[in-house]
Amino acid sequence: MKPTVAPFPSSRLRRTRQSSAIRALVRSNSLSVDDLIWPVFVRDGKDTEEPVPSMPGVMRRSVDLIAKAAREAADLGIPAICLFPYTDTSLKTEDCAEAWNPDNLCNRAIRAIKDAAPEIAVMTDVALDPYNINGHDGYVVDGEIVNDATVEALVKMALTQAESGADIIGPSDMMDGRIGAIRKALEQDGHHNVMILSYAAKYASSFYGPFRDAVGASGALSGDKNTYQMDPGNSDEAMRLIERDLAEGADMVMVKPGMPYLDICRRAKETFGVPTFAYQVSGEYAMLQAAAQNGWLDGEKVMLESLLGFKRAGCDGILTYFAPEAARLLAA
Ligand SMILES: NCc1[nH]cc(CCC(=O)O)c1CC(=O)O
Repeated sequence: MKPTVAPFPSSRLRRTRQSSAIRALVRSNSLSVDDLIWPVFVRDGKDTEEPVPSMPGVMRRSVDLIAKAAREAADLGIPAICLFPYTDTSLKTEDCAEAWNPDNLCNRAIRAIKDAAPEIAVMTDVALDPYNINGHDGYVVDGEIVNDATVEALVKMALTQAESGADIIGPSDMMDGRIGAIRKALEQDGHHNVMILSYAAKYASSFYGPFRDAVGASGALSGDKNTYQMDPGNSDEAMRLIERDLAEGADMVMVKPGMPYLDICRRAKETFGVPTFAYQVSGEYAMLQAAAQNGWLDGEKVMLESLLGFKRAGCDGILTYFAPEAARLLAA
């Protein structure tokens, strides 16, 4: 669409910016609590929480406190919460068997949240990195991250999450064929309504650093994730990945990270028109918080502005560590 602009002074584009009421009237995009998914970190213990040093304001919480946090999030109107386990090193192995233990941290947290806050949707992460002795999302055989054997493990992992009550399965591993394999297994086991939000366009990004600290994977990770996560220079490839994941049965798709990849969000939404999400990742959160803590930026304002940017780029929602704070500000 080509904008029509009458010659000055017939057209004065400042007319529609003259007051807060008029600006509200003509505003095209807005942010609401309905747009938020809150990622949280789960640890073992009881009544225990500890701060994540590289993510000021973010906690690792024991299962009982995760349930309490989910209750608070539901009361704020946040529609979904996403679980990431901080797994004890003693449970990390080469075969990653803890990933499909029905009583692992993530699965216990799903059940506790379903008890405490049945109305909030629970999303899970499907990837082997929290359970892998070498920190990779897939099995490593002779230095190679092997695809097909990893997919079999991911299917087992996704099934125990669905059995524990997860509403949305979030494969973040970037293996080929995992969406189709997980969808088939979910259907076979009667989980017809379990949704898949595919991390379809996930880039090999340096913005994940603080997250890897938060889940205790930084020390374990050997090498990089460049043979499975996407090259940051590519855009057409993101469209192929999204199309492929939709064809395999994904209900919703994600672009990750968020702020440096808004062009991909816009292109994905325009190309496919499906529910599209962005993940404002740990490094994006950390940089905004760090600048705010130094007094260099107005923390609340840049938070809301950054989240609105995702809506303008075409996203239906955002995974953000700011979710509870944003929800409180939006309600005020
Ligand atoms: N499967 C791992 C996973 N799931 C979500 C994130 C990153 C989230 C963030 O940085 O906030 C990562 C990190 C990675 O791929 O190394």
